[in-house]
Amino acid sequence: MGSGESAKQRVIVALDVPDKESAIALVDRLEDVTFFKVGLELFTSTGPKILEILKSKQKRIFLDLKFDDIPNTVAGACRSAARYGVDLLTIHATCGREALKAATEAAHQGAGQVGVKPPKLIAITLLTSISSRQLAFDLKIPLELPEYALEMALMAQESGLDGVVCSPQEVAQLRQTCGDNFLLVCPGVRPTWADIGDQKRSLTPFQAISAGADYLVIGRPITTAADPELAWKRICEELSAIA
Ligand SMILES: O=C(O)c1cc(=O)[nH]c(=O)n1[C@@H]1O[C@H](COP(=O)(O)O)[C@@H](O)[C@H]1O
Repeated sequence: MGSGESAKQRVIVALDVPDKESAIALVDRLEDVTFFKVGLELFTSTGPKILEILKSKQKRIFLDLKFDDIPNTVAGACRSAARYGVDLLTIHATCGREALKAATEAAHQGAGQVGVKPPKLIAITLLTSISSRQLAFDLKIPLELPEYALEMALMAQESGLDGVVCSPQEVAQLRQTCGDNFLLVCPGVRPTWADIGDQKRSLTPFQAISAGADYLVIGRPITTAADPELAWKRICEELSAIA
């Protein structure tokens, strides 16, 4: 996965929409997109039905449910989610080492039980909507933000996860420390022409891939654009200089 693929295969479009019909309309409009993310909003609305629909259209799936619970519970959730045969699955690094290990084992078990490929399990290091100031003052974490993100990534790597979700601003440091075989997935990506919204640690698509991201997750700059296909094409053009 990742760097061997063409630029446009490395952009995952976040389907943050309220229902199945809106999701299908976007998927059908964005016919060149190969990889979609189903997150909390859409999955809570549709359940696994949307995953079957995406599979029937030969799309790759990032199931972003951001599990965050005690080891037994996240393991159970990962075992169940892995049976869907998705490509990527998320858990929060803040679950801790024991939970991350249990989740990894359970994801393999779940996939094995139904004979599908296990998902790449990736941990959220620190949400891209959190600033250094919020980390210090709201979350009371007494570390510099890049150091905190790195610690979360190292814990995920030591626990056997396949990679992490990180902001583009930390991806170069994580790539250097975690090596080429650790999957680095970056949301919080903004082309210069798009609104930043609630994202706090952003870079452009070109900058994020150049810094070492395997995949970019991009939602609103495409999905809420007046012309989503055009927005997608502009992002692909920006990236075409790289791959
Ligand atoms: O796990 C994620 O995908 C994720 C982690 C994170 O730290 N920040 C983040 O924005 N995301 C997701 O990435 C997508 C970003 O969407 P836009 O901000 O609309 O491009 C959303 O679906 C978020 O849920």
